[in-house]
Amino acid sequence: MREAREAFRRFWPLTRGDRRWMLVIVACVVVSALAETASILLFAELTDNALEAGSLAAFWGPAGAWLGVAALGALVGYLGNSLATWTAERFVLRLRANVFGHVQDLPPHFFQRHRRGDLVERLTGDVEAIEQLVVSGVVGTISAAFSVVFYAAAALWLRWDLALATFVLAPLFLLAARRFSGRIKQASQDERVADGAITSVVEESLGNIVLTQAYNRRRDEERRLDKEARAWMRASVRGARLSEMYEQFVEVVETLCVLSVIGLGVWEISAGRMTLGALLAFAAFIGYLYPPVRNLGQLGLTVTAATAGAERIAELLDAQPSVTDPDVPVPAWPVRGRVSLHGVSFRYPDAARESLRDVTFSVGPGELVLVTGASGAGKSTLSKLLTRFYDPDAGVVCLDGVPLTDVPLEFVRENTALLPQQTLVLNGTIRENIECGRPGATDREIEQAARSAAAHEFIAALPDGYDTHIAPGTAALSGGQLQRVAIARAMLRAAPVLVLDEPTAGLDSVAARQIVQPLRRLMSGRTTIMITHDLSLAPDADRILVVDEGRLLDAGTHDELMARCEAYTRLVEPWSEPARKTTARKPLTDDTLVLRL
Ligand SMILES: Nc1ncnc2c1ncn2[C@@H]1O[C@H](COP(=O)(O)OP(=O)(O)OP(=O)(O)O)[C@@H](O)[C@H]1O
Repeated sequence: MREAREAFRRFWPLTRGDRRWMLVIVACVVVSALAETASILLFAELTDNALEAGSLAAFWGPAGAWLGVAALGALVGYLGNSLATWTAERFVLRLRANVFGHVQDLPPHFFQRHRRGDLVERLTGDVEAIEQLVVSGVVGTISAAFSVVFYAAAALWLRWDLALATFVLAPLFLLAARRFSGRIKQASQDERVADGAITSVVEESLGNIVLTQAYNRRRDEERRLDKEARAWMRASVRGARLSEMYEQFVEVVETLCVLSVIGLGVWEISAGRMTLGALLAFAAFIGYLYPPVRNLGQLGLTVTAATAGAERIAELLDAQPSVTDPDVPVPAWPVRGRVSLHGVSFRYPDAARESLRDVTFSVGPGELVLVTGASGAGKSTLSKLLTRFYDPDAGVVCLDGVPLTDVPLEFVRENTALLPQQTLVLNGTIRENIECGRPGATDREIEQAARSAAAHEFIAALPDGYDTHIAPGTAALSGGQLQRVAIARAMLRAAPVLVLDEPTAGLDSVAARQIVQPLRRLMSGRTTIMITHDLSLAPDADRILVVDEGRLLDAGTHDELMARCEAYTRLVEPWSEPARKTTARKPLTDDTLVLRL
């Protein structure tokens, strides 16, 4: 119960704005319970005065009142239930937006360490479970408590001695709920984890369908799903069995209560101390009393199950973004594009060693700098620091001499366009995919960007042109075409600094050739830091940085490095033979560049 209290305290603030509606719902429930109490008393009156006496004259008055009370109860019940659903859904809406917003700010390593399916499950199933803890839980508890008080008071008022005799059994419900709650929570937790695992397996499997089919992995994937599905089935059946056991136990206790009431009633009537109407009303109150008592017990179980979901959401909310905006940011200025790093060291959270160590360099406005090095040297890590996905542990990264930590994150991202290794596609039209570079851009500007990116021709040739719908993983465009859409997006962004992470990786020579010219247009006039293994652009670069095991080994022009840096000559080797031949004969063209690829 301590966990439930903690979870409740954590999520209760999100009901702000809806609490008055929760009060209205409780008021509706109270009026409903009052209407129900009144109808039972009217029923007793009808039994004793109209039914037993066989008097029609005594019928009309209580019958009319009963009808009025029933109509009021129906209206209030409708209002209360509609309002309860609305309030509950609003809470879910708010909580999901809150958690989703938080998750969007989390650093890349968080997503590498959590399976996507599990995150999806947390943002869907678990979010809804918390609603049962906070909104339905509170409303349900207050309503049930009010109902118990009303019906118990009415039963006591009718016959306090009989009522007390039947109340003796009530603690049995609570005792049973207590006994079952721990095991139900465990089952519910296992079910949620298995739910997440199933979503993960399905998602990973569909995302990897080519690998699955090409390597005949179908049976392995099916086995993987089967394993998780069985875990889910076990947890689900265990949970359902426990709930059912509880339900049936409660049924038996209830029957015991009803029989006690009837037995006591028969005794009282035979002794002439009670009328039949009073006994029926009394039995009805006891009958009405048990569902809310049972609900209170059931609510305990629902709350414990919801706590399992709440703990999983709390874990998400406790994960911290790796970067935050400064309290007092430096005001925005027209960025020229000087990028500099001073003594930068960085270690990924929980990593054994540093991925960058004491790196210092500076890139002037409009310069093209290539960053190269062996696999795992720290090149992509550098791009993550330049675009402020992480802050360095030591040293500083500056834009126009101002530390990135002193400006709002949005300002950094507005002025630094990233063209990552994998082409990022949004679910939307090609137009929307390009426009996201600068929201609000006109159709003319979008087309202009596409022309500069050499994408206009193939887009215009599509049946729906710029309105062609594309989505991550399902786009009917080639890798090179998608890369050109991404270049058009970066063109539109018009950021003074450009960070390219292996822009030709994964493309064949023809596709790579098609993006060389657009890339050149994109880079012209912008500070460009290109991370690449492909050194065909090396002679064009103003400077090349050679990174090795997180350190900046050397920096210079292609010719300087060829003359003095052995590591660089080794990196250039794969390209050098055709390169020497072609540059000796004619100046660099797009085609020669790609031949060297
Ligand atoms: N999320 C992470 N957590 C821990 N270590 C990481 C993480 N990402 C990268 N690393 C480590 O940091 C080092 C540098 O990685 P990085 O991705 O920057 O290399 P790279 O030079 O870009 O390699 P490649 O050319 O293969 O893409 C590697 O040793 C890698 O194992």
